[in-house]
Amino acid sequence: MQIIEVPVVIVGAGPAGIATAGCLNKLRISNIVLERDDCPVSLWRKRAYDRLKLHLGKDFCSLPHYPFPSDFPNFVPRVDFLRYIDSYIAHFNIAINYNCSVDSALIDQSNGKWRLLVTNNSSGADEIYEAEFLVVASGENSEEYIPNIKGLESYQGESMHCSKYLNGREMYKKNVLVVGCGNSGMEIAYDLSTWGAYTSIVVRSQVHYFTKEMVYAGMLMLKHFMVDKVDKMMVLMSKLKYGNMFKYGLTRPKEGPFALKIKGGTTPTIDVGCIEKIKKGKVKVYPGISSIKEGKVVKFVDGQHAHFDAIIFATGYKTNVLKWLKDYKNLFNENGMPKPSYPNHWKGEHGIYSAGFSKRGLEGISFDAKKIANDINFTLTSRVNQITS
Ligand SMILES: Cc1cc2nc3c(=O)[nH]c(=O)nc-3n(C[C@H](O)[C@H](O)[C@H](O)COP(=O)(O)OP(=O)(O)OC[C@H]3O[C@@H](n4cnc5c(N)ncnc54)[C@H](O)[C@@H]3O)c2cc1C
Ligand SMILES: NC(=O)C1=CN([C@@H]2O[C@H](COP(=O)(O)OP(=O)(O)OC[C@H]3O[C@@H](n4cnc5c(N)ncnc54)[C@H](OP(=O)(O)O)[C@@H]3O)[C@@H](O)[C@H]2O)C=CC1
Ligand SMILES: O=C(O)C(=O)Cc1c[nH]c2ccccc12
Repeated sequence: MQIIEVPVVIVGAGPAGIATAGCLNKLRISNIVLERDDCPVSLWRKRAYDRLKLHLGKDFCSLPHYPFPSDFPNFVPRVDFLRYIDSYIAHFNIAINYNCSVDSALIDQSNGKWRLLVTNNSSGADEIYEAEFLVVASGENSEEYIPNIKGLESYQGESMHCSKYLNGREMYKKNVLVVGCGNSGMEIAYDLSTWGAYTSIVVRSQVHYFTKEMVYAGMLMLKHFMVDKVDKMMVLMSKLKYGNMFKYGLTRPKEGPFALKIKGGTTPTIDVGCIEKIKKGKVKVYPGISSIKEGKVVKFVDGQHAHFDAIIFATGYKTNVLKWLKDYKNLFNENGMPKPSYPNHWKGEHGIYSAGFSKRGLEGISFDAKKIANDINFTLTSRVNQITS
């Protein structure tokens, strides 16, 4: 089989892979992006709900060396973000091989290079790529996570992960349970309710909630003030706007929102109207699920039970790194996340890098892409300098 040799292979054409390719192209370093899907940014194009907008202001979400157009709104809608990515790809002349699933990547002991076995999903053919540098950009959100709930296998209603949810058109007057109160769960519960579904949401842990304007203000304040000061302001703003939500089933964590984000990557929930719906009784809050019984009945840990026509699991994602990256141990841990903590998470040994694994959204992705391209450039130029001197 013919081996395709490239200096840099990037796995994944999401924002992280594309940003890294853009930075490398700017430095004239040849690279190829391999993408299992048939389009770029498939998470945003195919696995996100209709009403999705960027939650952070656009100054925190643009990719390197290419700001958003000035006429874009501050909170960019999904379709405009896709337009922006398409023009980023054209501007930096980024080469992407679509329908290419990377099945395995390991170090070829004979020459020390990364060897990738790839299935071309359109032709069915196998391909081999070899590269000195490997950029893992397959995403923190590459595998849907649905918890193991007792009785779920015998549930007789409709159940899906939120990445399959587009809108609530089909849910009018149906009893729908959303599991999870992260950004996906809270927004989907709001959306369902606006489409006329009888909506409930499972909130099993403490949660911070803010408007997107509050988070934007917080991000700006972080440029000048310490995290604990900003966190105090954030919680104060949230209390002033929403009050105490204990009686509705929501309690705030003791630790501040940005401290939690920095420590573990837990993202505070950005409220797009769900809290108001909860207060008005339009969205009912339940605690954790204990089991699913008798066709469509869900039992909760406090003993309540109710009947649901559909369950939407907004229970998060996992990475798929360990499924295909065989020589992972010099950069990734057993959960498929980088071993070194931020800001050292982006580089391993033997020319391996991670882009988009710092739980810092698009801002973190820009940081990684620039670091990786500069580091590869440094390695290559130092070698040329050694040869010429
Ligand atoms: C619904 C949603 C909304 C978000 N909104 C924001 C926001 O407003 N602001 C913000 O800063 N962040 C946001 N994020 C977080 C983050 O910025 C996005 O998830 C972003 O898309 C991550 O980019 P990525 O390139 O790292 O991963 P992805 O976008 O997941 O891209 C990874 C790519 O790799 C491909 N791939 C995976 N495995 C393989 C393989 N083995 N072979 C070939 N290809 C492979 C996938 O098909 C995918 O296209 C959001 C996340 C979600 C889920
Ligand atoms: N517009 C935007 O910018 C948006 C951004 N996003 C981002 O995408 C990423 C993924 O978000 P999201 O899809 O919300 O996933 P998250 O991982 O952020 O949230 C998962 C939620 O599911 C809950 N959960 C998990 N397992 C169970 C269970 N067995 N029973 C009950 N609840 C459970 C978690 O609760 P617990 O804490 O108890 O584990 C948590 O509330 C995040 O970074 C998010 O910020 C998502 C949507 C929109
Ligand atoms: O949407 C996400 O998960 C993000 O990581 C974006 C993000 C980065 N920093 C933040 C701080 C507060 C809320 C969202 C984010």
